[in-house]
Amino acid sequence: MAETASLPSLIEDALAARGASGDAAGAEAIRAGYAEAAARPVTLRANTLVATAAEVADALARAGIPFERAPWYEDAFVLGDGVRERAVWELPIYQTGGVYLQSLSSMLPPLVLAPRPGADVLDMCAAPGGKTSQMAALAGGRAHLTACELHAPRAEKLAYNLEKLGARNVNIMRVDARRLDEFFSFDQILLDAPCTGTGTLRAGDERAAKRMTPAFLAKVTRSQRALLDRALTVLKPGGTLVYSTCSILQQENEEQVRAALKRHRDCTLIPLTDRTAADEDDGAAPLPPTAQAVVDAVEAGTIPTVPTTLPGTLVVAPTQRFEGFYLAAVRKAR
Ligand SMILES: C[S@@+](CC[C@H](N)C(=O)[O-])C[C@H]1O[C@@H](n2cnc3c(N)ncnc32)[C@H](O)[C@@H]1O
Repeated sequence: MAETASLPSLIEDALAARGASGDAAGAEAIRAGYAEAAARPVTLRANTLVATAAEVADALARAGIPFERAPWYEDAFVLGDGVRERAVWELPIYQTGGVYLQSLSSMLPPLVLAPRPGADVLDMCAAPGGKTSQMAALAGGRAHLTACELHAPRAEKLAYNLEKLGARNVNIMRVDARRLDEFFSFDQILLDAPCTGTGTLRAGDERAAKRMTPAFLAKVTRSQRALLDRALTVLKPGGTLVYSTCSILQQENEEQVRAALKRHRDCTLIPLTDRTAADEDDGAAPLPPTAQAVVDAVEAGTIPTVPTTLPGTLVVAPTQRFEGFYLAAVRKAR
């Protein structure tokens, strides 16, 4: 976005509120990030259900496509400036499902949830399936995955992608996850909620900017609340939930999680920042290695964040490489 381009008023209001609450630096960082987003590089994930990261690196090198690896996730690749998605579409390793085009930020929730082999795992809002397939890969294809999607055409795309990516044994349900039968229960849940998408805004995308209205925000926040309630209901005692959005608005993020924790007193945050303090706390178990790698990268500044009003949760700042994103992890008492 050119420095002079205006942001939707929802985002401007959020930046003004951030500045007024004493985080002028965060507001400026976010504004600068939107300006850089136009030059965001193509990023992809090696889909280890089909190909190893080494095979993907080899295929890119042989095609003369420059790339970098993300230090916090060996399967994440950042392609060189000016490389288009089209160059990836032409690679046999893409056509056979060894590669999935995915933003860096959207790789974070599955890493934080870290699905375990043998666990009952729910992806509540799953299409087009990037995170479902990543979770299948992280569990070595051995998690019992259920993937819900409300909209029929998107559920078809989800089924197509999971087949192509070799994520078999996923139970795809075309349902409104707000009404998921309470008969179900899960050890681990990803709620990658429908949202305004304010974190993903890019220069010149006037259609996306126009959608970001107060009425749309009101609609998605109602849905997020209901989805969170159902998720925390079908979460097994001792289970974990990761809530994520590709938005930077507090109404969709910190406020949703804070309110949900008030309604579900048996649930508490798993802190993703300030882990030293958390480790001293009796109840805090060590994070799984993929989640710890995310936390370490946040602390190192490799994953860019701005202050959150709900300590322990992460607001990923939009930058040239990253979309604006939000992540919170919750545990239900045993
Ligand atoms: C942010 S997108 C999910 C992206 C997906 N997790 C991925 O990584 O590919 C949210 C999805 O939730 C779906 N959705 C919205 N409301 C839903 C509901 N009540 N139940 C199930 N799915 C819903 C939308 O159609 C959309 O496909």
